[in-house]
Amino acid sequence: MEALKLESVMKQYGEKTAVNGINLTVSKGEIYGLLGANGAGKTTTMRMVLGLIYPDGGNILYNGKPYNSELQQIMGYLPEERGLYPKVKVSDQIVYLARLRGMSASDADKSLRYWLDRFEVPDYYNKKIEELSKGNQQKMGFIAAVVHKPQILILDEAFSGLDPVNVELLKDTVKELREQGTSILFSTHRMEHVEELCRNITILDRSNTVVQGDIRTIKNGYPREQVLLRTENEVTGLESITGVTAVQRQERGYLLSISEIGAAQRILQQAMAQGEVEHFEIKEPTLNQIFIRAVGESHE
Ligand SMILES: Nc1ncnc2c1ncn2[C@@H]1O[C@H](COP(=O)(O)OP(=O)(O)OP(=O)(O)O)[C@@H](O)[C@H]1O
Repeated sequence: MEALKLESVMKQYGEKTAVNGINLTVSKGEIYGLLGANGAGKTTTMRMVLGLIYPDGGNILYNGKPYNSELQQIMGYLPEERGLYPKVKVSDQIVYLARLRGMSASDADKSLRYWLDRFEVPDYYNKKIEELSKGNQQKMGFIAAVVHKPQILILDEAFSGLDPVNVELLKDTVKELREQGTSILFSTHRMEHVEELCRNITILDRSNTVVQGDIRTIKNGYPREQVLLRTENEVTGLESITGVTAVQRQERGYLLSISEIGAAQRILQQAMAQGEVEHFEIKEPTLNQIFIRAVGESHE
């Protein structure tokens, strides 16, 4: 089922096109990665989905229907910049936001307490936002986005400013929400988070879609250009194998760049002729490499 569908959505700021005809579909219970260089149009896209700004063209459909103000109750948003008031108590602020989104005061309070316990910070209930560290403010922003149990959740750089333990905690939470059927539009510059969480992605560059689809298929469309060879012994002559363009010595072996896939077998043969090979792998491109290549190429 399509929880969220964008069809040729456009946004102009004067002469400047911020989003140029984006199409994408987020299914129920899916985390969808919206990626792009700075200024590519991610936040603008998210703000249009939230109904905070209006598209200049195209359609946005929520469970198959166009926007109406009641949708605010089923949407949650963690903005990139902190959205909470520094001087207001966590409980007052988050309960208020949940009530705006249609929850009763007692349900809102119960939900807030659940999340504070979940994040092991029940004592933040009575704290002002400004009394918390940057990372903990981010966690309170996350709670504000999910307290009312939204069906559609928009996360803009949700893990920024968090230490590795808290990143894991929030990642697990996001996965749980997906399992419960929440549809999540997820923006980040951290490609390893995308690899772990998302099945489908769109990469934007200067308002245009430059890569789109499921990560597996996207990766299969790129050539495999690196070979990892683990061996205890020295292997000579790797540089002169046809198709090998670079050889990097590593702690326990070599990382080789190749210009054609046939070079991989020649590397393996060469290594095995000289000793034992512990591990041999033709590496698929990382999302980071794909991102850099896609965004880089579209700048040329
Ligand atoms: N209110 C506005 N008025 C004029 N131009 C704007 C406005 N908001 C965004 N833009 C422009 O639209 C383009 C897209 O911006 P947007 O904030 O959506 O990018 P982004 O992909 O979220 O970037 P980042 O990764 O840096 O957060 C940028 O060129 C930006 O300068």
